[in-house]
Amino acid sequence: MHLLIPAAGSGRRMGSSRNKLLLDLLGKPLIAWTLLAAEASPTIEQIGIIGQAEDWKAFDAIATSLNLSKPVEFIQGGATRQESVYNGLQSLPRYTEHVLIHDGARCLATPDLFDRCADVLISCDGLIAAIPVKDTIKVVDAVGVIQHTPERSRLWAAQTPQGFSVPLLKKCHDQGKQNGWEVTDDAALFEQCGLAVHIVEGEETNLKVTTPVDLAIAEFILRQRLGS
Ligand SMILES: Nc1ccn([C@@H]2O[C@H](COP(=O)(O)OP(=O)(O)OP(=O)(O)O)[C@@H](O)[C@H]2O)c(=O)n1
Ligand SMILES: C[C@](O)(CO)[C@H](O)COP(=O)(O)O
Repeated sequence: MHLLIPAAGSGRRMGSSRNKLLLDLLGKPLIAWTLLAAEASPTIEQIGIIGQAEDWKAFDAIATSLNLSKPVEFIQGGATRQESVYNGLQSLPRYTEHVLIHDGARCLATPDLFDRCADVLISCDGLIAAIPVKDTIKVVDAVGVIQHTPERSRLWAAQTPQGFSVPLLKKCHDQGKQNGWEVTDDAALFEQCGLAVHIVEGEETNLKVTTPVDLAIAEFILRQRLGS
């Protein structure tokens, strides 16, 4: 199974002056933890890191220092996550059937989650890891007044990995480009094209490191995991 790792962001919400995936998390750059999980997942065979050219040298040094046994390729990132994944899809070998896409910023995903997603992808065209929402969610209008409260039992928080049939996802990305759709994940393109996306139970600890608080929580989770 091919794994594409979008890693070309800027870390604006982290308030970081450089790509947040290069920030230190318990003695390693954040993206190193993502790569170690991919390395430990028996179903992942090839890894594509989608990054900005200015970060390639640093990513290459990290991948080398981890002694990864799996081939790693670097792919030029785009201005948005959507563009970065588009570029990643173009880089896949011609007849690749399925792909898993996993945010570099979700550095606590376990190898087991990759494997469970890869297993389910054998029998469907689209899936995402997701967890049931714990909060009560409000839909609010432009002036801050609540419009309605969706039924929580039907709400799931999207995570990655997200997995797809490559030919279908490429078509959805093309359609998204043509129609100017702007989305924050690949499942949204699949949905807008009327294709089914299945849920795979994700992990509460599989947070996306977005803000400084997330970084502190990630460190806490990792310490617990490593017993340090
Ligand atoms: N042009 C972009 C933007 C984001 N990403 C990647 O998509 C994932 C999720 O994005 P996010 O957490 O929003 O990362 P940033 O864009 O770095 O953060 P921010 O939005 O706060 O700037 C990250 O692994 C990020 O590197 C990407 O590959 N290409
Ligand atoms: C793909 C994603 O991680 C699912 O939660 C998310 O949509 C990425 O986009 P964001 O804008 O960085 O939240």
